[in-house]
Amino acid sequence: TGIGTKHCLTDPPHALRHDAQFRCPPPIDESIGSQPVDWSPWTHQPDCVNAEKDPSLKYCVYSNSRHGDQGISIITKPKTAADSATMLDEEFPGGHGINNTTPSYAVVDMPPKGKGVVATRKIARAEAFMSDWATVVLDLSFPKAMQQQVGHQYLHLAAEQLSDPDKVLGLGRSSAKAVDIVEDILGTNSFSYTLGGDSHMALYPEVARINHACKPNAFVRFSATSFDVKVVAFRDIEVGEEITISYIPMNHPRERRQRDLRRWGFECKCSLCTASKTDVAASDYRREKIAALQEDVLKAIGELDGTTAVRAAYEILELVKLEDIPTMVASQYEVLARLFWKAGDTDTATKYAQQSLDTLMDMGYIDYRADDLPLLLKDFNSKNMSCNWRKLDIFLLFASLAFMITPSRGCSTDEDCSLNGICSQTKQACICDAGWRAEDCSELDLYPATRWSGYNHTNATGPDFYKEGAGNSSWGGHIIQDPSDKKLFHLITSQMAHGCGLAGWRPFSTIIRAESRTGPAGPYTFAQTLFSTFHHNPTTIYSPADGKYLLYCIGRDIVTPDTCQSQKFNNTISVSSSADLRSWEPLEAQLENVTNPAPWPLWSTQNQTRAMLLAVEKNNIYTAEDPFLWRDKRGHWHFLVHYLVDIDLGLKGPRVGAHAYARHWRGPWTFNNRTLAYNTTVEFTDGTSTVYYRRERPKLYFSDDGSMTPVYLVNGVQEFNRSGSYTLIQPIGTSAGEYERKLGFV
Ligand SMILES: C[S@@+](CC[C@H](N)C(=O)[O-])C[C@H]1O[C@@H](n2cnc3c(N)ncnc32)[C@H](O)[C@@H]1O
Repeated sequence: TGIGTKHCLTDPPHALRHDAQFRCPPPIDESIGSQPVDWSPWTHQPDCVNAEKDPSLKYCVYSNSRHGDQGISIITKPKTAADSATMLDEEFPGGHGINNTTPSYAVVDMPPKGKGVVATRKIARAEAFMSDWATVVLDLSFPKAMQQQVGHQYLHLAAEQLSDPDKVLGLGRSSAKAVDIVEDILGTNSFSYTLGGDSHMALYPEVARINHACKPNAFVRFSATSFDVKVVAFRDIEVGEEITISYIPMNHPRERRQRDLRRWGFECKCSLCTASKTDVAASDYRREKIAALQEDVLKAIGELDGTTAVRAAYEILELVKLEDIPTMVASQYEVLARLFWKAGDTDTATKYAQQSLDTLMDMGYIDYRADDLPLLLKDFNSKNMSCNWRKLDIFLLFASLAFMITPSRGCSTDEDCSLNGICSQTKQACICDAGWRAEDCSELDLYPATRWSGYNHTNATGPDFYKEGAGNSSWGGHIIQDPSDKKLFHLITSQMAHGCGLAGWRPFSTIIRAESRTGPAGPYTFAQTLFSTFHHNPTTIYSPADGKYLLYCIGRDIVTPDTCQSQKFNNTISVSSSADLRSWEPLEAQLENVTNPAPWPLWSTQNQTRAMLLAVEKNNIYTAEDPFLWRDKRGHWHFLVHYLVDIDLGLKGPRVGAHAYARHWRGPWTFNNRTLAYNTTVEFTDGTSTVYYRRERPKLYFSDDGSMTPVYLVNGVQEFNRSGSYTLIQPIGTSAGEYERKLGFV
């Protein structure tokens, strides 16, 4: 049984037209017969009413009180009822396969959500543990077509004709303003449902007790050929755990989800909606990105640009995996399969089609059927998505024209992946390390920053200020975790004294220490001046050989002028050390007439040397300044720099962040001027973004798990038409949220 043998809802697929014995029943209405045999398969005479505004439109109540556990009543048009009549004799394709020997769940009180469902035994991933039947089905055009009172009368008749009306009438309600109880119950508990091609709503009384979560542990598996559903576990569910499903599409950002859920009269407090600000922002960012990329795929298909479509589709696949939306993983494999099919690469298409099926089977979304793969591939050739394959809602309607996929630039060595990833020989594409993205892994995977995090004291005014308007300007800095208090973070940064702003950096810059107890991204507050005017450009690094922190900077002690002004003198790089970040040894001069020190220890477990590698800015070899140097987990070397192409072009920004890399610090170095590491646009978690006038002094904060994953990017930034500047900290990838969660900053 199943879709392969009977199908009245739409035209039968070509392959099935030989099924000549099968006929759909003719429409029946209130004018036909007076005995149950005349109304078969319905047990009650249809009660019909013409639509208020369009007398040619007729709706009837169709009931079969023997269907399922409590009967079914459908309010719909006679043609739709005729089409769906065969669904009454059908069972869930493949059967329910529900293990009823030990009950798997119970309905319990669950304040403040009303009732809810909990697991009473362990439920395995992909297990179907509940089955239910549609009990009231309502054509969505009915309420609009009817006078309210008449509409309510038919809703009550539908409920009364069930074998157990109380099972429906006792369900939860959510609207304080509801005029009618049945209408409120349907509004609170129904799923949207397509019957005969028209939008309906369907009520499943048992499933209706399951509450919502945005990252649910179960889903409802519908059948296209019967009124049954089953509820299947997305993952293992433990005894006592609440069983949840999602009432809304699972790929929307939080605000949209909250808005959609208000229809059910509650504010969602599930774990995804109440996660830390950074996690919510990261999740929203991925979801918005998925939506934007879906648009890109559609646009690229419209423009017959297969390369862009495939690239965007791959990116979506990575994002839905990261965001853990299993249904979308399956549909994304199918999207890729369809794209490759259109491009004539049937081998790759078949591989992805199989992966899509495997993912669906793995989740319990479909049962195994040997003819699935050929049916799905056949569906790829059809102009419209046909109904002969058991699919999810795929968001794409594919253009029927063939289009070409041009080979991507690909990679042949890890250098092609900027040494920030590896070149996969099978895929001939880069697999980027966490924190990096783009075809050549040279772009930081930046996530939205939080406004007023980092160190932003540009709104400060002090009695000692010579000038108002620039606040306590600062200019980039280093994040350091306190050695004895893991939840305390220090930022060692340059701060301009007396409110003199960035323009007065020389001679007003001081080196200060600020503290954050709210995580590495801050916000930081001033704690201590480490070196007074004039000291600038601190880079602070832990030296394992010394067992101390080393602070490299430029500057000299001067008498602070008493008006804001700019002064010029040669720079000297000096170094100081500290065990606790609070008390520092006097600075010792290292190098004359150079600036921007970038140290990194050459120490490793095999070679426990005290030697430091010190990069400086001297000749602008790469049209760049502000180097930040590091060695990665593979022992390769990298720089992040302020790319001066903007200044060369007589502009500030937007192309400000560049990356250079080498296998050995002696070189040869490759300066990547193709893909930017970052630019001057910063997205914020409040949904706004800022295009900065200047964004310089890059520094990275890395994970402490040995993987050298970049977790935060620190920059000195200045907005357009402002004399103040501040230190911006932007999270990178999912690692920032994970790092904060591990430390208990939720
Ligand atoms: C389909 S019913 C779920 C079962 C319902 N709790 C009951 O008592 O019958 C939907 C209603 O449950 C409540 N609900 C479901 N999920 C919830 C959640 N995540 N947070 C708060 N209330 C929720 C809301 O009142 C919503 O209108």
